[in-house]
Amino acid sequence: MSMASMPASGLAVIQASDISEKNLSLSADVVVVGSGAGGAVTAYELARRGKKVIVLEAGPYVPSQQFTERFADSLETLYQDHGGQTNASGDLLVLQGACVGGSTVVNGCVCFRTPDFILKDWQQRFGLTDLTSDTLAPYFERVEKNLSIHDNAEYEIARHGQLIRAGANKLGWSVKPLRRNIRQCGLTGHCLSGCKSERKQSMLVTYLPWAAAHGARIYADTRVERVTTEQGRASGVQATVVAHDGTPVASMTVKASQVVVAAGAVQTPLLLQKSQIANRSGQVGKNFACHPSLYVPARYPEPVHAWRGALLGVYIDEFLSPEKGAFVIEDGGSGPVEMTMAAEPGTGKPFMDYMANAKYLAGLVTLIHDHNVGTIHWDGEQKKIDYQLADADFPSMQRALKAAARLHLASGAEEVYVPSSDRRVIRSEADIDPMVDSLENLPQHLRMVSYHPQGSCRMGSDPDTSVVNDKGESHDVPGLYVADASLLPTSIVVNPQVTVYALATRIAEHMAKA
Ligand SMILES: Cc1cc2nc3c(=O)[nH]c(=O)nc-3n(C[C@H](O)[C@H](O)[C@H](O)COP(=O)(O)OP(=O)(O)OC[C@H]3O[C@@H](n4cnc5c(N)ncnc54)[C@H](O)[C@@H]3O)c2cc1C
Repeated sequence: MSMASMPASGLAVIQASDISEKNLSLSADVVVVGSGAGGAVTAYELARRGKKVIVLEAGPYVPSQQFTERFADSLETLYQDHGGQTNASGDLLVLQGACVGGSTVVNGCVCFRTPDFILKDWQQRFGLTDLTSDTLAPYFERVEKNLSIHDNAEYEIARHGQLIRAGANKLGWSVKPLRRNIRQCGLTGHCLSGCKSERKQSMLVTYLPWAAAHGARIYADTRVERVTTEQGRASGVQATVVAHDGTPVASMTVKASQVVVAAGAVQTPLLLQKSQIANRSGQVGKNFACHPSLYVPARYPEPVHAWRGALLGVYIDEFLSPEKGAFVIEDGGSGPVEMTMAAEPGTGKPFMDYMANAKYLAGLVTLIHDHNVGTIHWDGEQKKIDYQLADADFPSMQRALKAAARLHLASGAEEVYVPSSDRRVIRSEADIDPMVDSLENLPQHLRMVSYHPQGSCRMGSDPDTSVVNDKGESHDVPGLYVADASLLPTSIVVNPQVTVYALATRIAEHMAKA
């Protein structure tokens, strides 16, 4: 094997093209599966404490210079299943990054601490009494500092955000600038295609290079197939290195007494199921939630140019608390491709009319506190995401949709497009209730996107009802840790990356002492 030499710029990553041997046998103190939010943070926090760390990432290494700022291309190169991952009934697109840096490379940069009411619920229902706003504060502070997380300055609030803020003020709804992990935002709006100028503080340009500087070795194109155990303890992983044309290049075995699975909330349970471990509770792959979100576009009388300026500017926290509905609305910039994915523009003339208005469109993103009703499992050799919006969550979806429509109208919109399979256009306050109340919770009726898969290996204090403890360690297999979004026992309403970073920081701290 020719080890990748330190490149002139970018990250030292060993890729399939660097490997000439058929069988690789490696060893480390810790092997980390996945290089996204959870994996990268764990890798750095352990490497800086002197641990020998190997990170294995199934996706490719795409240096920032190669990002195209064309969303359709980015879906192809940076996303899981080339952007085509859906639930079993095909009405929910489940977006995840699948590249070195994981979803953090393609995410929208929005940062929230875990809401206090969520942590209180976890304390009461899952025995996670050590996870309070106070005890987690040092971890939040650490990642906020490391990732330059700050309130959007005025120049980071694009035209669409300004319109929405004015509408919220008119309605008397609480509206705030979003917080983002970005330095000197270039206002290109291409966050979901990766940040070419490396201003987004994704794992690709922060924790991964920092981990590498502390000696961590990062392998791209390397899919972990199985976690291995010896005498009941985690002992390493087996993986396959796959070339970009899909040809297997090498088998890899890594021996390590600590294994961190951070492959994201879809792949982590699949890997544990394939390995047939850590499932005494029967909960691996269960309790999947995903913040099924709607992108609600509306047409304004003046040009908005929703693709100009920072992607996300402000949010409405009026309804965040459970008593008020537990949902949030964020103003979302959008390029032409996202606009076609969002609402039902029809085909032929209706499509042309809709897109001819593109510069007049602005969008809102709704996030709800969905119940953990999904299951991730293997169907033969195929993964299956069984997730239907629960009837119990449908009213929440309707409330969020109504609020988004009301907000658009208050902000001056002339037409609000309901993202449903039959074309519904709201033109006045009087249209809102009848149009939204007559929606039904049927498969294929709403166009939903999940940016936030969560909860498929939930943590808790009870080994009978949870997969790992509050330190991410498996109740069944010592030395096996989960450190990604699959830990979250419930959905958290707000965007989850900071929760994952903070939990991973805490898990690494405990691992270093174990
Ligand atoms: C388009 C988009 C926008 C988003 N916007 C925001 C936002 O604005 N704010 C926010 O807070 N959150 C946002 N998120 C969500 C956030 O990025 C995720 O919650 C977070 O990154 C989850 O971290 P993770 O470690 O669980 O998984 P990921 O970051 O997804 O990392 C998992 C990694 O594991 C790799 N992997 C999978 N299987 C294997 C295997 N078998 N072997 C080796 N590697 C494997 C994957 O390829 C992937 O790179 C967004 C997500 C997307 C997709």
